[in-house]
Amino acid sequence: MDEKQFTPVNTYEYQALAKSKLPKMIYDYYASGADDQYTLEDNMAGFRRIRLRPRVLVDISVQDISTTLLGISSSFPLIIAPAAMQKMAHPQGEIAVARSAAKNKVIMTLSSLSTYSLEEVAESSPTGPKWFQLYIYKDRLVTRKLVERAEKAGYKALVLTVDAQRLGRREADIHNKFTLPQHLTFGNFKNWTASDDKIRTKKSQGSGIESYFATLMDPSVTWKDIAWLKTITKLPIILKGITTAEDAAKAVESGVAAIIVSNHGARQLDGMLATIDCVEEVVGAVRSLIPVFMDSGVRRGTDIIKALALGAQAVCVGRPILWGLAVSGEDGVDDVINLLRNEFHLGMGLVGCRSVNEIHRRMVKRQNDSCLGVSRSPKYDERLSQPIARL
Ligand SMILES: Cc1cc2nc3c(=O)[nH]c(=O)nc-3n(C[C@H](O)[C@H](O)[C@H](O)COP(=O)(O)O)c2cc1C
Ligand SMILES: CCCCC(=O)C(=O)O
Repeated sequence: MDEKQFTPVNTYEYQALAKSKLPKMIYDYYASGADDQYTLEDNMAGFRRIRLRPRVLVDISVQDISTTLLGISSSFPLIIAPAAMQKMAHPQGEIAVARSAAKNKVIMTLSSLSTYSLEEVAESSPTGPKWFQLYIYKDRLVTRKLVERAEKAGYKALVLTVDAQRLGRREADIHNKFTLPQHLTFGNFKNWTASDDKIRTKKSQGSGIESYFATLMDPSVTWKDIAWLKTITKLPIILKGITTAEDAAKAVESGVAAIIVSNHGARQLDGMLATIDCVEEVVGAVRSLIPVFMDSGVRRGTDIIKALALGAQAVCVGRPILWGLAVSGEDGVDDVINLLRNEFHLGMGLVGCRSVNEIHRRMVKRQNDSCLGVSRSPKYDERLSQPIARL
């Protein structure tokens, strides 16, 4: 089939098309998980183990799929997850994503390691609500300055990533000797100690992001640093990367505004549970005191329904946005968001829900692995192992 005439109709097809367009080093960086990638596979398989229990004969002629997330209205319960270095996918990078988010009325989370600066992204789409993702640098001044700049530029919350004290080992990046391409820079760190030369290590040294992380990020960060962060900002703090009841309880105690249940798209600790399998435990420990969001493995509108049924208020989506961006910039991001929105809308109707509040626990049932026989559906295998042939 002629690639030019192929229009993807779901996020898996966007991934296949993006793979055919991107240089291998970049596609592999975006797509990879850590180690054997068991958790990468399981993030999606986890959703398939959960099945829907629809109610029928409900009048769904009028549906409202919008919601409010930490006081921000959103066209549906989806948030764009932070993802580093988006100009590698498309020259408009984070700006294309921010414009699309604003147009589609969803929150965008900007990574600290963006290729446009946080100010450029804010100015590109002033009407779109944005959150800013943070890592804690060994040099606290770097983090403090980022926080001040994010506040000044109008970001509405800080998303502190807590599952990356060290960077996970992504073997493809080591093989590819991943580095930020020479024509790109980290937008937020011009003339700073945290500059991009740290990622451009000697070619012989393996993954450039691994050495960037090891050199600059602080592996000694603890709950005390949450208290410190609270002293330097008035913005709500969201912890990204909580997956257990124990840490969820501590997060609530520490006074953060929300939690994102996440395993970082399986890029950090391989062998962890799929995040969808952690949602109920975290929601139980949080006891409705703060909102719980989740990410990792969301690829379908029905995945969003499952996450909400288990108690999440919204999902964040990482890679599918990058695939849309790689395929056709802002239009591709628009299309990915629209596909997920339309799938969610249809799915909500078919389970018999007129509004997001009507999604509840009894709409899902867990099926154990042995009932399914295989952990991945044949359709999924076909899509991802031979994506190009399929086009
Ligand atoms: C290419 C890529 C870059 C990422 N960069 C960041 C980052 O800079 N900060 C962060 O907190 N999470 C980062 N993440 C993790 C995402 O925010 C999110 O947790 C993950 O992508 C969700 O899984 P999904 O891709 O299956 O939707 C990155 C993920 C990917 C795929
Ligand atoms: C140094 C970039 C790290 C970004 C990140 O969090 C990821 O690749 O998962």
